[in-house]
Amino acid sequence: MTVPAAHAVGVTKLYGVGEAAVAALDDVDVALERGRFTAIMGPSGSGKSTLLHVLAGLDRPTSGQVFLGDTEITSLRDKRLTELRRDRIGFIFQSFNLLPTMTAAENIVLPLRIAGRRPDADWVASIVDTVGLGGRLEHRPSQLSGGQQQRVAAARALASRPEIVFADEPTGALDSRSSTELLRFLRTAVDELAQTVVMVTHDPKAAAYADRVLFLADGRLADELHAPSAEDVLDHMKSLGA
Ligand SMILES: Nc1ncnc2c1ncn2[C@@H]1O[C@H](COP(=O)(O)OP(=O)(O)OP(=O)(O)O)[C@@H](O)[C@H]1O
Repeated sequence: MTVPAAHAVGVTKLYGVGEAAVAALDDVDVALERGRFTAIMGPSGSGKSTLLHVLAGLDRPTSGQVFLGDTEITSLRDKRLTELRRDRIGFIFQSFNLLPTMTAAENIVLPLRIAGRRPDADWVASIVDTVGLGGRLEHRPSQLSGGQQQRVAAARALASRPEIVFADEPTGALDSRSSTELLRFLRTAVDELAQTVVMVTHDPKAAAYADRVLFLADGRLADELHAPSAEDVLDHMKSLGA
């Protein structure tokens, strides 16, 4: 059996102590296969962001284990975890988090430069080509639309050819046309560039771009759908009381 890009075993995350404790995640087991696009959905407060953060090594579970490939990341010291995130994981956030003083091109390769790695020029060129930023690479973020800025952020997430890309509500701040462009890019990154993408979203239309949609309810994995339509996702959300 091939090793999943990431997996969680018996992961629980508690916030607070004693009677006031909230289980944001309650004994979750999940495996994220390589070369697939997975969406995580669920009602507000169901644990989506917590699951993404724990899988991505941005947050530690209270108990259970998280693996990136073969590496058990829950027991890593902070410094190693920071290096692992930098070297092996790509991130896309709702707010684009670009550096305003740098051009799009400089933003895209910045994490690689910080890591002291030389960008693979052919790979970066193929990403820039796929994301459709050709004429705007010398622009600064303030000279770009929100959709263009998020595509720069997506290109940055993929520039290091990460083992997995985690996207936390990447279309949350975008209009519907820009959302579609970003989602098409993520879909192409999976289909043509063999990338692995995991995305938290509230939007059934966004989730319908994924191969697999996981539904969380009260910190547990409630269900999943494979290659669903937006209507399927919406129906499922309603059945979960979202
Ligand atoms: N830092 C924190 N301290 C205390 N409780 C927290 C913290 N972060 C999350 N929680 C709680 O954990 C539960 C899950 O939160 P989480 O943000 O993962 O849900 P979500 O599904 O991403 O929600 P939303 O869709 O509203 O973003 C919620 O009950 C939330 O209030």
